[in-house]
Amino acid sequence: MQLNKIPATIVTGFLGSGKTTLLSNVLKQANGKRIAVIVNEFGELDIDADLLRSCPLDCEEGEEQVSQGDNGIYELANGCICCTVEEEFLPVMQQLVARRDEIDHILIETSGLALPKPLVQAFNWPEIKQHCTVDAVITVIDGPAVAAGRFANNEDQVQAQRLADESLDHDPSLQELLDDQLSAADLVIVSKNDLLSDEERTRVETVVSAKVPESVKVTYTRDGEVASNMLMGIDAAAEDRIHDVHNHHDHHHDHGHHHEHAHDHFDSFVIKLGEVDSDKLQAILKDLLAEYNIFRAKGFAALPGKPMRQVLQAVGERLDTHFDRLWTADEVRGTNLVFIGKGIEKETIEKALSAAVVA
Ligand SMILES: Nc1nc2c(ncn2[C@@H]2O[C@H](COP(=O)(O)OP(=O)(O)OP(=O)(O)O)[C@@H](O)[C@H]2O)c(=O)[nH]1
Repeated sequence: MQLNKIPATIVTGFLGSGKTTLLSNVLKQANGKRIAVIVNEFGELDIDADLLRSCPLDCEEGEEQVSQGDNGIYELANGCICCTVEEEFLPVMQQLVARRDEIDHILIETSGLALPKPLVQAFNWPEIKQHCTVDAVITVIDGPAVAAGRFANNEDQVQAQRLADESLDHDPSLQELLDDQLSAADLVIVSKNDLLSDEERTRVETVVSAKVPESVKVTYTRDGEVASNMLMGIDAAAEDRIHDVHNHHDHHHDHGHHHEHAHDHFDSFVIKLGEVDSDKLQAILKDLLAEYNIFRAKGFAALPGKPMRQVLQAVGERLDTHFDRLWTADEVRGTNLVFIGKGIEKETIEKALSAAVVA
């Protein structure tokens, strides 16, 4: 029976850790493998699905897999996947199962605040179990963020964090989230290897090895570059062991009352602006990232006279920008940014950013 099951890879990891980057690389290497993608985002904009669809500038001619995935990309936009398993995830899985002959593999990107366990458990529901298996849970962790102690669980790291980033207080809910995402891992990917010094890499190794069994492979990547056969075909059947995985958040589920999730503690909103001055916008954004507890900001900017749209990606205090594609004729040129953080207010952020709008 196992032979005919569709393998599904669950990619989990905190906000901005590099899940979308990883997926986009896997899709580029699809090589005829028919991959259906399920994307779940925290925040009201479907930025990830959009990025996965658009072919990057350096994309070679004939590299059609990503755009082919167009019809293969399913967005679960109505809340965090671990809470909406039944309403959102199950119906999509049923659609995929019905198209089973057209699908070789399913990739699931969970929201950065999602717990993987409830999702893996869903694969034990008879309707899903019959047709699908969890090939592996892949946990992506942000190398520099972990090295800086952002998910600290001991004094040393709290100290390291203070040195590295004064604006972020030690946050136990982030540590629990990292623990829970790592405890379900069949493979750990440490992203942003290019930004890690040897010393930081050692620090990350210490944190990870304390949280995952030795049998779990840990690999370091840059820009999501990893051979897709390392990610797919692991055949872990994670759903068979998920009951033994213990999580910080289990308590709340098992007792049936008050479901407390990481995302209950976060603020998220979307800012919509017209065309903006790129330099001004970036300068203001950097100030905001330094001043407020913003974990993640991302979206697209429309710049006057520029036929291409600009992608803005902020993780912690780091801001990356690039142009990804032309604005299409049927799109309204505008700037849309989603913010996720703690104790942040839409009005404040909006007011600050509006100074970058070009009249
Ligand atoms: N320098 C560097 N940047 C990276 C690497 N991987 C990802 N990034 C950048 O980190 C930012 C976040 O990457 P994403 O792939 O969007 O992260 P994500 O996990 O999908 O984020 P969420 O959607 O918030 O959950 C982007 O600006 C990426 O370009 C890496 O290996 N090195």
